[in-house]
This record gives sequence, structure tokens and C-alpha cells, in this order.
Amino acid sequence: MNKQPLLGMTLSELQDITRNLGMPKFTAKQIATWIYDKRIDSINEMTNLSLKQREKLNEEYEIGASAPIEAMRSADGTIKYLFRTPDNNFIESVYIPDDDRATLCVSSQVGCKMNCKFCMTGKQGFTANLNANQIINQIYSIPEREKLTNIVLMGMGEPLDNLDEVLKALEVLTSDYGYKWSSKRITVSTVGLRKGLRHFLEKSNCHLAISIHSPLPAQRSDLMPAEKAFSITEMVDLLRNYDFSKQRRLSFEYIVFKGVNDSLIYAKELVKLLRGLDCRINLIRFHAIPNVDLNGADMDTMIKFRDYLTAHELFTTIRASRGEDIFAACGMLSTAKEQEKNS
Ligand SMILES: C[S@@+](CC[C@H](N)C(=O)[O-])C[C@H]1O[C@@H](n2cnc3c(N)ncnc32)[C@H](O)[C@@H]1O
Ligand code: SF4
Repeated sequence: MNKQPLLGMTLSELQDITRNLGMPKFTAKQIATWIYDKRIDSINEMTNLSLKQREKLNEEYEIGASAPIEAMRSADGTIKYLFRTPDNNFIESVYIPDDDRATLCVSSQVGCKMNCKFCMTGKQGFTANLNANQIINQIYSIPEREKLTNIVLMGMGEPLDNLDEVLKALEVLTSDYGYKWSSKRITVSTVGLRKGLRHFLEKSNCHLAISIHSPLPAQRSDLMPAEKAFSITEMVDLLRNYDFSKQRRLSFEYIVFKGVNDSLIYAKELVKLLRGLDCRINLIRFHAIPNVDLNGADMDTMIKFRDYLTAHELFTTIRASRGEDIFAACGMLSTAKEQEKNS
């Protein structure tokens, strides 16, 4: 029988286990402390549990951490990690050090259903949802885990399409019994799914990044089919009901494609669409992917675009492109691995 991983479990799930094994309720908290505070490698190290309790736990459970199988280092310090899931699928996480920050870009699914035109993960199609163990393991099992200051769910997959497991992982990351991270250090990035977005905003305080890429519904649906199910105009109306002026931040991600969405007409439309909303814009450089007729805009164009938005009260930054020499656009490495597996 396969053992169940404890890593990634919420306190209430651990309490279910201790109850079923006839252990006192407080044992669940002790187990959480061993896993999330002390970061032990085996159940045998839980020395404030009796030998009998450890034996019982060991029969059905394990810590459930699994190290990355590959690491690719960029000249700029970015490291891309490849993990193998128990079902022999591949997922990627990217470690991005930057002055006093160190961000980990974490995956939420193997592949993705959303099929955005410009995204390598989208081209893979959907294979599986990651469970909370597999999401937390990406953080737990990298050598730089103690250096991390920020986490972004911007790796493979659409987090709101796997919201239950994502919310569990966010609970473990932000709870007192877990990693005790402030929700201000965590950002969830999404194309915006009608049901998931509302649910996420109600259940989590983490920052929200919406992948917008065009202010015009017709163009956006050409780039991102998810627009057809939940339009950006409706999404913005929904977002207006929430307060982003305090703890939680709202940002919009905008890949600037040459000759597609890079003229000031689009900047003007963005200003119109987002007027009055407490938010910022991140302009992203496109990482070219094979067989897609899109190119990134040049830096001059991006600067003009940024300056227009900033002059119209939309605070805008240009995100530094990191790890281009190691295919840091997510989905590249796992696609290559998948092809190797099938050849
Ligand atoms: C891979 S997605 C994962 C999170 C979520 N599914 C989303 O789309 O926001 C994270 C970000 O990467 C962007 N992205 C995808 N493919 C890209 C590429 N080839 N170059 C630059 N950014 C890309 C997405 O638009 C999104 O803003
Ligand atoms: S950009 Fe995000 S939603 Fe679109 S296909 Fe890629 S991972 Fe999925």
C-alpha cells in the first residue's frame, strides 16, 4: 500500500488522522510542528510522540518530501527545478534571487486547460491537478528554502482551476501551525475564472495578479480562450467590490507583444477599463515559444507604454526578464522531459 504524505496536510486533516489512530488531539499540532517548523525528514524524528505512536503513523504515512530531479542554473542566478510527481509527470518551479528578495515561482497543475496562445504549458494540454503535498513540496524540497521571501503561483497551471488544493497549500503556508508566512508575501496569478475568483477572494488574503494581456475582449479571447467564459469587463466589475487599498494587492500582468497590443491605443483602453481600481500593472517581456507567431515588443516601446500608464495614474513596472538562457518561461523544461519520456 502506498503511504500517504503528511507534508501539505492542514491541521484539521492531521487531527482526522490522529483521531482515527486513537491519539490525543494535541498530537496533530505536534506533528505539524515537526513537519513545518522543524522540517524533519522522517516520522522517527518526532521524539515527543511515543515509539508506539510513531510506529502507528509509520504504517500508513510518510513525510512525503521529494527532491527535484534536475536543476538548471542561469547566469543571472535564477534556478529552474524539475520535479517528478508520483504519476511520473513533470512540473517546474523557478527560484529567482534578486537583491534582498528571493522568490519561488510555484506550479499548481501538470499542464493547463486554458490553452493561452503564447504559453508553453497551455500547449501541453491538461494532465493533472497537483495536490497540496505536491504544491508545498516545491517549497520544502529546494536547497534555498530558508532564503525564500516571496512565493508566486505563476508556474505551470491555472491555480483557480485547482482551487481546493491551492487553498489548502495557502493555509499551510500562512497558518500559525504551518509556515507562518504573511499573506503579503504570496501572490496568486490567474487568467480569472468566474467561480474560482470570487471564492479565492473570499477565502484567502493573498495578493492577486490577473493575467490581462489585452483590455479588449475580442483581442483577449484570441490570446486567451478563458476570456469567452468570463470576460475581463465582468471581471473588473467583480473586482471593484473588493478592497485592494490595504493589505491585499491587485496587479495586472500584461505581456507586451510586438504589433499586437503594444500601441498607446491599448494603454488608453487599459486606463479606461481600470479607472478607479486600486491596482498596478506589470509589463512582461514575452519569452518566445516554438511555432507561435508572436514576438515581444522592444524595450523602447515598453518604456513608452509604461510611461503613458504611469502618467495616467496607473502605477506600472516593467518586469525584468529572468533566466532566459535556461528557458525560464514555464513549461519549456517539462515539455522537453515529456518528449524524452515518450521517445
Ligand atoms: C504561466 S502563468 C500561470 C498562472 C496562471 N495560469 C496565469 O495565467 O496567470 C504565469 C504568467 O506567465 C505568463 N506567461 C505565460 N507564457 C508566457 C511567455 N511565453 N512569456 C512570458 N510570460 C508568459 C502568463 O500570462 C501569466 O501572467
Ligand atoms: S498562461 Fe496560465 S492559464 Fe494560460 S495556458 Fe499558461 S498556465 Fe494556463
